[in-house]
Amino acid sequence: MAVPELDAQETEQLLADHPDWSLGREGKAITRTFQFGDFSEAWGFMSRVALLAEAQDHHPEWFNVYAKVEVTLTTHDAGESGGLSARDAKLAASIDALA
Ligand SMILES: C[C@H](O)[C@H](O)[C@H]1CNC2=NC(N)=NC(=O)C2=N1
Repeated sequence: MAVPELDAQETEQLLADHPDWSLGREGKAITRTFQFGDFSEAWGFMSRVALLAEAQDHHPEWFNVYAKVEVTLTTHDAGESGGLSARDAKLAASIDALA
């Protein structure tokens, strides 16, 4: 199902609102790296994000090594082959509120 992609101005606003996130994949994704004290804290964070993701029906791509979690947000159902949408902005805001 097609989800509208953010336009350039909306993408700028997203980055302004969430300065810890950076644009990647040629503007089709945003990424933020979280560093925790240990694996248990990192996993606790991932568990909380997983619940948010389920509630929003929007799921992160992520990479965890011990206490580090890299989160990438993109919308598979946006544009021709994925891109940023309001769903990413909403999940980024929820994750920022947790962190
Ligand atoms: C059917 C279901 O609503 C869709 O597949 C949802 C699930 N989670 C999703 N997560 C992400 N990141 N992008 C999507 O397009 C997406 N689509």
